[in-house]
Amino acid sequence: MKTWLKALPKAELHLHIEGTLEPELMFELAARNGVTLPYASIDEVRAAYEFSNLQSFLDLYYQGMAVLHTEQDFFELAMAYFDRAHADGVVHVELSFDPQPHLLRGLEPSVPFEGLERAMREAEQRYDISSALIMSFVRDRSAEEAMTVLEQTRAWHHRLAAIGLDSAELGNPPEKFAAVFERARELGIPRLAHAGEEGPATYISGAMDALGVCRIDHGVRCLEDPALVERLKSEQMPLTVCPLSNVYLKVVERLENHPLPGLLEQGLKVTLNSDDPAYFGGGMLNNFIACHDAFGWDQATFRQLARNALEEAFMNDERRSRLLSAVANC
Ligand code: HPA
Ligand SMILES: [Zn+2]
Repeated sequence: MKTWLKALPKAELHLHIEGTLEPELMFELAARNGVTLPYASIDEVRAAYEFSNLQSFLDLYYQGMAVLHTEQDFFELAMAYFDRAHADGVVHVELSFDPQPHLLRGLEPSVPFEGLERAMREAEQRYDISSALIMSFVRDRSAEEAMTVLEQTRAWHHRLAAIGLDSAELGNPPEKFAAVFERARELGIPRLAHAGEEGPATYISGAMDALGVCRIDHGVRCLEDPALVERLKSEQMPLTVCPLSNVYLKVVERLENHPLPGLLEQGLKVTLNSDDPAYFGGGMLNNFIACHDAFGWDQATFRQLARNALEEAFMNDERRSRLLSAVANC
């Protein structure tokens, strides 16, 4: 089954590129850029990856990404991820990045954009991996700052597949960003948001109503509201679920208790993703294998999950139909 899961053409729709930073590269970039890390060794960094909730992870995540200073750093970060994604049998990636922490550190917007885009072109040539870029706003910072960043990055909007909304969910409901997302809608940019990871089911309906999202990142708490489940089902709203992330951040105690089987039984449009693979126990293949081990799903279920992701991906239709055929024949 593991060999088959690896061969299954997989599209990853929920991935934070800063969350792919492995401790080895973190140390290398820290040395190159003269950044002092509060760890003596790579093992010490790994030992610190013990999270009690989303915030305890975010503290390390923002600290880690501070080693990224140049276009070349972003290029190397993304290429290291693409190397691993290719080895996992990933054929398409929608990578999100958080511009705010980088801009606040004094980087120009061109630094992440150009570095990531060079890696995306290289991955296409080297591995035939297609990709799309998502710019995510940090929801525990102000909506005014998000609006400023949206305007400040106008020169790159044509290269964005979508904007997103991430970081600390509780206390930062989607409605806080209604004006920013309305502006993105006027500019013709598709919208996504994290909702219902730690936050309640009302944040999921809020993201749909106030932000006009075409996809919900996580969404696992929707089962708390049967009317919302009906709505998600009738609209076939995609949920980009991240099983190992939910275990590492204590959204669920163990994968065996995860609501995934229930989400599928309800007929919801679920996809599997890795979220922050350097922090949460590995990439796409590890997530697929863990679900196989926890739920005993058969090939037909995994084919359905792979098909869901391809159907919802920002991808040209010719490639989509070719990859859908490859899934059917896998
Ligand atoms: O899992 C996450 N949740 C919210 N924000 C994030 N930013 C990076 N990873 C995450
Ligand atoms: Zn996420």
